[in-house]
Amino acid sequence: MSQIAELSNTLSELRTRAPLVHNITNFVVMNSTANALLAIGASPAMAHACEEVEELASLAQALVINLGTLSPPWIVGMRLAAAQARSLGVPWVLDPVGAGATSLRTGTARALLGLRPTVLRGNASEILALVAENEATTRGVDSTEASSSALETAAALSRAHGCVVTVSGAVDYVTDGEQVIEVANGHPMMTRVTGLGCTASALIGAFLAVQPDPLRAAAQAMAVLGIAGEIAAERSEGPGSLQMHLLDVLYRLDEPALSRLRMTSWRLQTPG
Ligand SMILES: Nc1ncnc2c1ncn2[C@@H]1O[C@H](COP(=O)(O)OP(=O)(O)OP(=O)(O)O)[C@@H](O)[C@H]1O
Ligand SMILES: Cc1ncsc1CCO
Ligand SMILES: [Mg+2]
Repeated sequence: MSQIAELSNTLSELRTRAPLVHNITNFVVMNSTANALLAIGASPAMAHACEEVEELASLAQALVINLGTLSPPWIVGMRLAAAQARSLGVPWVLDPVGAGATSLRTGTARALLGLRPTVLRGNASEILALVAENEATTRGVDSTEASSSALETAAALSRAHGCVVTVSGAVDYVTDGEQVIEVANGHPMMTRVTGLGCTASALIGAFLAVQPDPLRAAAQAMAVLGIAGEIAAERSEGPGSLQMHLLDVLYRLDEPALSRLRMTSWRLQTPG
């Protein structure tokens, strides 16, 4: 089956099953992420109270944990939810927002990585910070590095933690430590809207709920966001209308739109 047909099938499955995606995410993107999940056909729930996250994680078909506006009480809930998801076999995504900018973020991201996310997704600076000795690699929440510079680190993290790792940027790389899927869709204007990386992570959650292969699920989610961002940017005068058009395009995404897919895959030379 062609990559476009596979993507189209996963998308139909998502729209039919409308999976519940539990998000512990940040105040900046709670609204835009919930709307993106609804537009693509999933059912979002945003909840972070320690008293309910385990219950919700067990009802959900996927969990997304995002460190965007981190504070200590939330970390307790994140750990409970991640452990519950892991023990019930619910796929979960870690978005280490701002790892490398502060020690709270880097330390929390590393600790959550130990709870074995199904997919880790960050920009290059964040992914590099998860293994860097020198922690000051991230400028706030935006990357200072091209995604390709973090590919080797992503593959090493993937092998060390048994998770799929996605590095986003102008080109997105998705790896399980052996294979790499590269997605070249997207538009530079997307960096001028806050939280489209967070949206990417949430969409990965939705795709994991219906696509059992996490490498494919993550790559397909990145492709959908990149394609939708591209089409939306072409219709927009700037970031304000991009945000609005993105939701409309995600909602209407069809086969002609999916034919913009720019996905290639290859095998890494693994050490040893
Ligand atoms: N220079 C670019 N050209 C084309 N597309 C891009 C570019 N930069 C980012 N994108 C698109 O935006 C998506 C979000 O990735 P990005 O790396 O900007 O996330 P992020 O830094 O985590 O963002 P945030 O923290 O604001 O959520 C990418 O998957 C890609 O589709
Ligand atoms: C701008 C910003 N600050 C904390 S989270 C967030 C959203 C993008 O990651
Ligand atoms: Mg981010």
